[in-house]
Amino acid sequence: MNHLIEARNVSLNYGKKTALRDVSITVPKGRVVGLLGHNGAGKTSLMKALVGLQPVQGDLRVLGMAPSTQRQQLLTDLSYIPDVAVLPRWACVHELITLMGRLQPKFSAERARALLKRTSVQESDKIKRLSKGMVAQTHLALIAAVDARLMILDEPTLGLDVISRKGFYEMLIDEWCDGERSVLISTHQVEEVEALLSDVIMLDEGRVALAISLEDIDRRFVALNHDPAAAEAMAAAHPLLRYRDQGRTTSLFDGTPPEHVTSLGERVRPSLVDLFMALTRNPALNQKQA
Ligand SMILES: Nc1ncnc2c1ncn2[C@@H]1O[C@H](COP(=O)(O)OP(=O)(O)OP(=O)(O)O)[C@@H](O)[C@H]1O
Repeated sequence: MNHLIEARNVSLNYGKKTALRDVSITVPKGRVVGLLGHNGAGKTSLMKALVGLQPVQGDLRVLGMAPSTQRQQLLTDLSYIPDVAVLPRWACVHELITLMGRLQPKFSAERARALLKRTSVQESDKIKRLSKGMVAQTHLALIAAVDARLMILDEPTLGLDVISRKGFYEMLIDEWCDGERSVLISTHQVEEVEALLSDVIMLDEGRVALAISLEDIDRRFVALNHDPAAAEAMAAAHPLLRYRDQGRTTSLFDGTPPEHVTSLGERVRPSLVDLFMALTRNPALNQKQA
């Protein structure tokens, strides 16, 4: 098996509503993959399909297995945090450690305790008395204590403040990512996760708008920062997007523009946010324009 996730022409419908259309992606081992998309783009649907909670059309393999028919087997090697808080509010942290030990053969209670030491959560704490950030860290400590190969996180830091989000991602990267395991994270906080990611998948209305490594972004996309005087020549070369950046304009191209255009600007690194804006449609804006 070459890839931890392999999807070929995967589509998912809820009745007449199409949530995923012909999605083809691969995730090799040792990657930190961001799944980006506007509200309703299909991120949760894709993650549910990957963990076998939604049947799909097309060819989908996760850790070499078919998620919908081999779910139990798959879940011994795959960890998943869904987009809704699911830790039981009545339980104490140490009860959850015991429970996880019974449910998940690859769970290490010792490791969970070590991970919790990174946080301010005590084993005697009841979930209902923890802040949202502490619940998220507890959840991650429990999940990261499973010796799995793939972790799927659906908006894991939703509702957390910036310090809690930072703590969450630090624990994930320091304690779980080891160059062999991969993690797929959906988020709207594009700027914040950019430095963590090795790859990005952008969904737009159920379709893959871009699936690329961060290194390949630099190779493929060219952003030129230029004076207003160069605007006309830039526009004639059909950039994907033009945006204002520190008082100047940047034109973003898919591929290298012609030499006479390249020489009019200074090459800068396009941010993920810029690419995201260029390649995905914002439903709110579309409605306004319609
Ligand atoms: N159970 C469902 N029944 C019918 N339609 C659904 C269901 N779940 C999701 N959808 C629709 O499928 C599309 C994709 O939804 P999904 O939740 O996967 O998007 P998302 O990218 O995770 O959005 P968000 O960022 O808002 O969480 C949306 O149009 C949504 O309305």
